[in-house]
Amino acid sequence: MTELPSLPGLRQAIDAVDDQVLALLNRRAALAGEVGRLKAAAAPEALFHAPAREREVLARLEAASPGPFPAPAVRTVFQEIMSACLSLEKPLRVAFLGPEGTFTHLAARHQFGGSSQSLPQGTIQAVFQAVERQRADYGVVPVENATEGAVDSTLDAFLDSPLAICAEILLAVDQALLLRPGLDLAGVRRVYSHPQALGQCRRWLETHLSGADRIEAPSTSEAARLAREDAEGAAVASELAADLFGLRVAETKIQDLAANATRFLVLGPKSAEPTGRDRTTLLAMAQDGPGALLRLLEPLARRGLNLSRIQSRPTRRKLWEYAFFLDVEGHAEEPSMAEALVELRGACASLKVLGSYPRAMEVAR
Ligand SMILES: O=C(O)C(=O)C[C@]1(C(=O)O)C=C[C@@H](O)C=C1
Repeated sequence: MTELPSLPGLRQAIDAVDDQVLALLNRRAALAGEVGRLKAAAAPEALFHAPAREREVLARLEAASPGPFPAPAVRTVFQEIMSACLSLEKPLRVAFLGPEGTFTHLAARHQFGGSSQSLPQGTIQAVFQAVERQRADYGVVPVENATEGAVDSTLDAFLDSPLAICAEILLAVDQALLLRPGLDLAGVRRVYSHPQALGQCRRWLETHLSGADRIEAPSTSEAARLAREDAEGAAVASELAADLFGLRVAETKIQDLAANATRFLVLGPKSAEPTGRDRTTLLAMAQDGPGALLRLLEPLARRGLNLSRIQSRPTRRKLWEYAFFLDVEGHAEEPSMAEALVELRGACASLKVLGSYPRAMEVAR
């Protein structure tokens, strides 16, 4: 009969592996430092963050991992490793719609990892301004939610902004019910949250907290802070907000739509490099007159370019003048898209490429 290995023996073996992992991490960090010096020497305004390269690294490692290390953890661990390596090249300052603990904060953390510097902003407009005035290297803003639809203030901010979209993030939005330690559901008299989050959890709140008042807050994180100060208060917010504000997660995934998700955009000085699986967002002012919208869509359709979304907003410059936001699959540098853009420029009053960026292939958790 083979003897079972002993616990101290196994722990010793783990220590030895950890030493090797640490030595390799330091070798990797030194290489990333060299990449950073190379980039800085090539261009003083170099883009240190390389989302296309990060995607390539993650895809290769996920496919190559033989297990038993869990596949989703390969992604999480290497995202953090790249975030830490990047912080050696240049500490990244990331503005997002705050305060800390919001779903936009979670999206920013997913994209940039824990080694970036967080710059929470009070409004979407302030996120744009922080990047435009170079107080932040990147900004993260929500653009559409599966339950609530478009985020108009993000679309409006693009009308006057020189910034480019350099990445998108699809994030599962799981709402949780947060309580002060010691309080239980029966003791809750007030539920705080952002109106959108209260709307997303309407059925659950009706069933489990029909007697409690709903109180609107400017954000889910602010709701968590208010609940912390109210002896009979609860909040609908993220689980991260529970950690940040010292609350207990009483129930998870209380949203009516199980697959609730939000799409976020990353704003930066320029578009991302082509990866072969990209999306391009265009802002077009249609010419006034019959068939204007058709002339906007036809150059795309004729080349088989897939239009995944179209949204219109009033320009606020002229009465009844509209701006169209078009999401098209492909990169602006690809020949068929480049040709379509030339044609579109002739067909509309003005056309701006807001950015080409890697398509989010899955919903992040
Ligand atoms: O390859 C690069 O361009 C790097 O800067 C290195 C590295 C990495 O750690 O692998 C770090 C940050 C970038 O966003 C992408 C990759």
